[in-house]
Amino acid sequence: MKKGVLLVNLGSPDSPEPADVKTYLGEFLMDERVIDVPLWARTLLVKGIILNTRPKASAAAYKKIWWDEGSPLIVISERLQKGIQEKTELPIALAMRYGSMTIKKGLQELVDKGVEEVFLVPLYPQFAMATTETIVVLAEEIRKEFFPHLKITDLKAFYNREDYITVLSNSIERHLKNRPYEHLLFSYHGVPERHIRKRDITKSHCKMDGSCCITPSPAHEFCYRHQCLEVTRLVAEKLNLKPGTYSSSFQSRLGFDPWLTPATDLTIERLGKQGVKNMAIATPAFVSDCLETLEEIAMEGEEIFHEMGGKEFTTIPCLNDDEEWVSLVSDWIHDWANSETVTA
Ligand SMILES: C=CC1=C(C)c2cc3[nH]c(cc4nc(cc5[nH]c(cc1n2)c(C)c5CCC(=O)O)C(CCC(=O)O)=C4C)c(C)c3C=C
Ligand SMILES: [Fe+2]
Ligand SMILES: [Fe+2]
Repeated sequence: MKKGVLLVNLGSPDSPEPADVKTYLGEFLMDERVIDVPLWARTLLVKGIILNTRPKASAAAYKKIWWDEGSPLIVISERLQKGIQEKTELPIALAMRYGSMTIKKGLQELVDKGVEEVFLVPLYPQFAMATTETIVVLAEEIRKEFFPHLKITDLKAFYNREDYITVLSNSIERHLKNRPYEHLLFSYHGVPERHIRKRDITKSHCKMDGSCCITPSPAHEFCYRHQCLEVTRLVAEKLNLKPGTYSSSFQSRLGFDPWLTPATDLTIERLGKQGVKNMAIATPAFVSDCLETLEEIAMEGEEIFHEMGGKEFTTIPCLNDDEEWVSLVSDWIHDWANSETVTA
């Protein structure tokens, strides 16, 4: 059977204009795995409130980070795709969960090349309803409806794989070389606390008090919070970071429900107030730089830090098209292709 790969990232609006941002946010926020309330409440919240207020401000933010070639997240994902394609004969397609580069188009592209077995690669290190799950579920719905003959295997969250932690640690270390810092903050995209409890397969593990995520549990296979904290722990171990010189936080809170804490903006503020002069920040929930890293962290975060008296604020780029990262994803693809051949 001919094999191929579909890389899937989050997506971006077609342009940073309010109308395109509105269309994109409409699709994104109407996803029941992103805003997980009943349809009537989601419609009221998204179409009645958010889409009437947010697109203008979001468009202004997108304009600040937009590149001549397009959305950074898309351009960077395309570079990753190209880098991987140079290392393999298998067709590598790229799709986005939201926006015009749909998963259906990506699967069609592979099918047009004769592919019958697809390795689906959600470009997220950690599992969440709003990341891996929504991609895998939609891909399966599309497969059933349009490509019933296709076989799809998905790459699981890779947050604790030794090879991934090595590549991430090397990248962080490289960017911090000759840049002394007092505190390294690992900032992850936040989710509402409710999302974590909903995916607690034991129904009793998740306490949300900070203790559960360090107690081994089968619940951690689907615990976004555990998986984020584990990335910090493993990188800190690899880089020999001293306790007290690093911490984790969660960014991009939306709405009034309780989200994961501590919040990144408040953490940056606290560090500045405590007299930290040089800080660095890594964002390992994202594999590609995007609005949330280039604007919210590198611009807004830096501004908060300076207002609090901080001086050097180093934003560490995401893995993007880092050579070691491209090689690592290519290796995972080869492992999949070869193991399937062996068991077939
Ligand atoms: C890294 C994983 C992500 C999770 C988990 C996630 C959850 C989540 N996001 C929102 C709302 C918004 N997110 C927005 C942008 C955005 N989110 C992610 C990733 C995750 N989101 C990325 C990579 C981006 C950037 C996209 C880009 O084009 O660069 C936005 C739009 C921007 C804005 O208006 O601020 C919103 C809104 C919710 C509600 C949520 C809940 C689980
Ligand atoms: Fe988001
Ligand atoms: Fe937990």
